[in-house]
Amino acid sequence: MRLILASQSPARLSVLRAAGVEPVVRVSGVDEDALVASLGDPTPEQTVVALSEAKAEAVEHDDECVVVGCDSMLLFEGELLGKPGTTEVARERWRRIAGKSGELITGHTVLKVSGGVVVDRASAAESTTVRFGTPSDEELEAYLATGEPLHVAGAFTIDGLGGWFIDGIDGDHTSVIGISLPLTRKLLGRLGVPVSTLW
Ligand SMILES: Nc1nc2c(ncn2[C@H]2C[C@H](O)[C@@H](COP(=O)(O)OP(=O)(O)OP(=O)(O)O)O2)c(=O)[nH]1
Repeated sequence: MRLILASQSPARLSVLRAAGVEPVVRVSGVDEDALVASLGDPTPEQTVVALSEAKAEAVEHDDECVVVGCDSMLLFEGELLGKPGTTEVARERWRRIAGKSGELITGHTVLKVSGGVVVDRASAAESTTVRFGTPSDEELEAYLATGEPLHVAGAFTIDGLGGWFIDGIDGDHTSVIGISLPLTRKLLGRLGVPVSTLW
């Protein structure tokens, strides 16, 4: 069964490849800010699930395939945080999170396509507690200078340079990276697609 990954994320691609899947990558280009603004007053989980649904729906589907869309954000002190985008925002973000914990929430949507139409779908969010370390000012500036924290949800990675500053997690690490393998397996199972048909 062909899997279409509706994401430009190199992290999601690498998680799937390490798990034996060579997805077809199609970038959705969804305007995430506009979609979130249209949602009214959603919960954090509803927000990331809605974004994952929009991404999966937006990409071109093959006649017979499954499509996976994801969206990750950091829930910290009641605020849902995405990618910082700038060094200043990433620095401020780290000044807030250092030494504390947050929830990295990833929304997942899987579509089953047959005969060129979506015949079934399943969505869910996965939440993982992330315990942040306390980088020194010198370490933080050096990390910011790499650019990595600017382009990832929550301004950190657990499998990259950010790993030095993550004291631990409680939950699924693949979900933090960007796509939960166990949750995706369960969603595919609901659609009657064993993961073993993907590799
Ligand atoms: N390698 C790595 N990447 C992470 C980690 N935490 C978050 N990220 C990345 C995964 C996603 O690429 C990004 C979250 O942003 P989004 O969910 O909006 O996805 P993105 O805009 O990258 O691509 P997409 O919207 O799916 O086309 O942050 C981590 O611990 N490790």
